[in-house]
Amino acid sequence: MGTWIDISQRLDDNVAVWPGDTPFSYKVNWSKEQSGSVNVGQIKMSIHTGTHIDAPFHFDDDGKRVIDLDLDLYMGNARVIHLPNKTSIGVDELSHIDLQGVTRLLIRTDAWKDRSMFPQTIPHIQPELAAYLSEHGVRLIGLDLPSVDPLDSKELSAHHELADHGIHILEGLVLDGIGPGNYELAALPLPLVEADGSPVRAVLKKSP
Ligand SMILES: Nc1ccccc1C(=O)C[C@H](N)C(=O)O
Ligand SMILES: [Zn+2]
Ligand SMILES: [Zn+2]
Repeated sequence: MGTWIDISQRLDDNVAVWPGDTPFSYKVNWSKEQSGSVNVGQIKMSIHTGTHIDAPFHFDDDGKRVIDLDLDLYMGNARVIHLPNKTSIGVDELSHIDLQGVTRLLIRTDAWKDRSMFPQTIPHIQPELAAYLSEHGVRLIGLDLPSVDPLDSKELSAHHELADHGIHILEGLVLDGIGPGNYELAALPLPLVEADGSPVRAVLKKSP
């Protein structure tokens, strides 16, 4: 036991929220005393808080909703790579890495140091990387960052290019202390029918 490593952000009042977005809250909405039998909780949060996946509908009005996403994307073999101290991540930054057989690529940047505060700047994904990754068979990209685009981006070019190349997005991972290598990943979205994304509990297990 204990072989699965939690790579998810904890969800409580301290979780960092995109500036201006819905604060996270959990409360017991119907107490045991009131109901006579049980505590019944309620959560209120932005879908883009903590560890979550983006559905294409997040950035494309005609894009897929969460319920339409293939679950295989979010379970199976994953490669963790380290790319610290970068201002952006493109083909040059990945050229030394053999992506043979990698369908799920998780990038540890270590750029989001204090996770209780929303970062000021992040290394972004260069949109051109999408074509390169898809040529190598990558279908899911995951990052220890709140976005794949610069935080002030309105165009969201990396989000769009990734989606156009069939690559799905997992954001807000906690990859502190995770060594580079091959793992099994599970990060399943909730069966939200209309949603633009979903919180996930992301876990890794080292592959033999
Ligand atoms: N929550 C927001 C509120 C306003 C503007 C952007 C966001 C985002 O979440 C974008 C981010 N690239 C994301 O996919 O999670
Ligand atoms: Zn998001
Ligand atoms: Zn996003």
